[in-house]
Amino acid sequence: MSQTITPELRAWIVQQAQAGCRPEAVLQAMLRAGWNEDVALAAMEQALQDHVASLPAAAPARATPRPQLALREGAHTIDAGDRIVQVLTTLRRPRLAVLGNVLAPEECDALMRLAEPRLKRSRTVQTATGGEELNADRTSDGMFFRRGETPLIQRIEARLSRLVQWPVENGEGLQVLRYRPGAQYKPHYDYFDPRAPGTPRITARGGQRVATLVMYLSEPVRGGGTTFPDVGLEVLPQRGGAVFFAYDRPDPATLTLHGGAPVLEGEKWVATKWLRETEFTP
Ligand SMILES: O=C(O)CCC(=O)C(=O)O
Ligand SMILES: [Fe+2]
Repeated sequence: MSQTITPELRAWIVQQAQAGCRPEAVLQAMLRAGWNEDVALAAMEQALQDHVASLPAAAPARATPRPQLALREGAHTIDAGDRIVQVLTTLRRPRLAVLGNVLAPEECDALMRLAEPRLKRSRTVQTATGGEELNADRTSDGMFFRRGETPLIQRIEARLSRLVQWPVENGEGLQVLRYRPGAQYKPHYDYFDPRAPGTPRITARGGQRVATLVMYLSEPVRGGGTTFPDVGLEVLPQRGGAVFFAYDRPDPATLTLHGGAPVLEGEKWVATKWLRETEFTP
């Protein structure tokens, strides 16, 4: 008997596949119905290939959204809701911007005053263990506010959310750091090392860090810049200003290695906002 592959047979094969039948099961059913194995296989291949070709093309892959300055083309300022933020410098690699007027002087003072009684020698999240440990590379004193802890914090968080177009819920609580003379934060990445054993425990809440905003609350007399060694950049602290940088993946290729250079004279205070991929629940 000559066995021709009819449109009905092709439709039946596609139906079986759509119903979740495995190819081997479809082939077995065709063999039982008297089809020759070569013809059955050719029919399946042809039917399924034609079917796939007839499907609408997959939507083009869209880049995962990431925190990004709400900067209209050519604009020098960003309306962050309750404040006009100045954009002083931008860089493409690393993806970075130096900003002015993020915080009012009174807000800087209030943050330092609220933070001071709670400062402790800084701890760093340890990806080796997923816990927090004292770190010789980081000799500042620090503390964390809870997200939305006070009306002032709420106001600042809402502003930052508009500034970088990222939900308040995806932010960690604001961290305040004080560097006295000699204190520094050696160059590091803010994302969690994907190969470290403790990282899954850390990223279980909120995913990876994807961007950082370091706001300067006070200017040291000398030293204390934020350095980006990969590109030889040093951002000098300006009270109320900030440096924003984003990393779309946890990879040194983002060129986001950075550190707080040693303070030589005076005190440097910063407030850091780390942004996560998804909602962060402490
Ligand atoms: O103090 C600085 O300039 C940098 C702070 C920093 O890297 C951080 O808080 O992650
Ligand atoms: Fe950092």
